Amino acid sequence: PAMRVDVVTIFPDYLAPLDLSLIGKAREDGLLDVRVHDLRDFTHDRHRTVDDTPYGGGAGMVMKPQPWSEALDHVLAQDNPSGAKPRLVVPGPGGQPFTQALARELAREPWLAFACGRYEGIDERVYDHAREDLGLEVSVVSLGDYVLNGGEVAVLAMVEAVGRLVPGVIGNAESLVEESHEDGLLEYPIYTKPSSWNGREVPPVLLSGNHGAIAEWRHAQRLARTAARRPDLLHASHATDGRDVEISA
Ligand SMILES: NC(=O)c1ccno1
Repeated sequence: PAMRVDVVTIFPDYLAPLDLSLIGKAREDGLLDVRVHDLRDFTHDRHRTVDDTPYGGGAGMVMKPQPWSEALDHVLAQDNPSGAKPRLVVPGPGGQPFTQALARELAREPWLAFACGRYEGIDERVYDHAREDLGLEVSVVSLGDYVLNGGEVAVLAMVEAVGRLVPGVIGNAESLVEESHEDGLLEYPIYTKPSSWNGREVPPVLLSGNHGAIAEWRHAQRLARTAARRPDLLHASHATDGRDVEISA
């Protein structure tokens, strides 16, 4: 069965890229069932109001709870005779880090729902309502320590990172293996034809046909790159053999 992905947003057009390329093909192939909902469809006033001023003062506006409550009810009711529950993911800078491990975890879920906040965020009672009244698991998830104007860009990134892990979405499962962060090391440098370009040569070991030496060289490059760019990812388990390795910046 397809993984179902619902997205609630006040900017549905922002999610249009999900119709393109891999994710678009996965939708055609019935591997992903992506539905985008406009939060304003769940308002009832002439101005289709979704926000208001914050209690306690402060700058900016807060997303009102009622439209979100009705939008979530609609998502849960749509094509869901069994009354199954989606896992609700709310992108936000105050969330847990989005990592490849979390992407793998989310890729195992049969149904994900994403709530795109805008303005200063969503009234906190929506989270409580979702957890306590709707019985949903709610995860606030951050792409990184920076602030976007809303959750839509984060949802595009998360749906791509998760969607590509769904079996069948990526044709060649091989390409999912030696990727950065799959086993905690960054990827090795890669090259293609011509072997000599602009006075620059492809490392000879890669042309040697000696697969053992090639694998060793690649692992050494991954260790060195990780040490240089992401020392925070290096663990004792990545024992190096102490030889220095020349790496590109
Ligand atoms: N850092 C984030 O993931 C984010 C989402 C919305 N605003 O910031």
